[in-house]
Amino acid sequence: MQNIITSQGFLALSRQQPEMFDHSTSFTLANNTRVTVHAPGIIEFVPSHSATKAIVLSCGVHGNETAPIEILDDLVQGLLNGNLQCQQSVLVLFGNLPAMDIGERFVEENMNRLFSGAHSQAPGLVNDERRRALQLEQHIEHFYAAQSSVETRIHYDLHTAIRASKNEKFAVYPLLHGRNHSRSQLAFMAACGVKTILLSESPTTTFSYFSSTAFNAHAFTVELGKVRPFGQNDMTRFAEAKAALLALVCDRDYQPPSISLDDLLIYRVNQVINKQHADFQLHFSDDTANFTDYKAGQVLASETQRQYVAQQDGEAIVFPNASVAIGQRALLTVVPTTIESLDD
Ligand SMILES: O=C(O)CCC(=O)N[C@@H](CCC(=O)O)C(=O)O
Ligand SMILES: [Zn+2]
Repeated sequence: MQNIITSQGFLALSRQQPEMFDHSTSFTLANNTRVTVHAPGIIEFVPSHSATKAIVLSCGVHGNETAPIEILDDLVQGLLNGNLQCQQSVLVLFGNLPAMDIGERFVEENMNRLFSGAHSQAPGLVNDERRRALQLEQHIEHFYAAQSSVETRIHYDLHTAIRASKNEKFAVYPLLHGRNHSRSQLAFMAACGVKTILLSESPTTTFSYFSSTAFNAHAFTVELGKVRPFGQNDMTRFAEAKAALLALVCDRDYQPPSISLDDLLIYRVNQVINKQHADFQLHFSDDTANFTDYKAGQVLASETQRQYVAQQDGEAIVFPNASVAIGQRALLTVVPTTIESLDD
């Protein structure tokens, strides 16, 4: 099994012959790393010595966000063939394999709205994305439980955005419910080239919010660039992020260069605008970039009997998408802010 996976590629086999991984299988590499393939697209690496970090790296929760998939595919292959050696425990999750195959965000349902139990909220409604969200949750739970002696739990859920962004790389910091924001995590984001941070102020059903809330993990949704088909990413734009992730996994004690908060652009989410009617429309063009800002009173979107306006000067748009399902988030607005409380 080890030889086939190493030669043919874990992600390629997961997509082409998922039945090969219907049952969990483990093996030990020449460098003593223990590898467990839990399921298609779900693989774990545990070093022989005790790790200080339990790191979950996920990608492809949206099947057409290919650059993070290519980054983690390379990382997994490097760990499997021994070119890289992990010093920390790592669980790598390739989220939505069928959506990757059709080059779409999802097949039936947006998986990144199905966590924290949302996968089971509509009784009777079962589909591949709901089953997979539950499976991903369960594997994270088992991984963190098995790595109970580590000091730090981490989950970076890697994405790319549908639109271009004025600030190309940015991360969503889920609501922490009173826990402090972490300076060392922000420094790690900066090392990845992610210097724009959005502070979410409400509970959500995203993957990063799940790990943050259920396991007190340092968790982020990380937007590394713009959606492009497999093979069409300019990987030089991801070099910093890839190098920082590799150092995090392969160094015994990776410390990102320290930062001043002045190096970062911090926004807080001001409005979460959910689509209520089929006629929801945005009042700016399809090529308007994320972080384009507006003056107070400017209409950003409208639908039956309702207009959504910028509430303050400088309010900027993020993730606009009029095609989402009714009830789902169609637009975020963000405003500049500062971080008051940092814990390290
Ligand atoms: O560009 C877009 O419109 C969407 C990019 C994307 O998938 N973003 C995530 C953000 C999740 C979060 O808010 O933490 C998503 O919409 O699921
Ligand atoms: Zn995404």
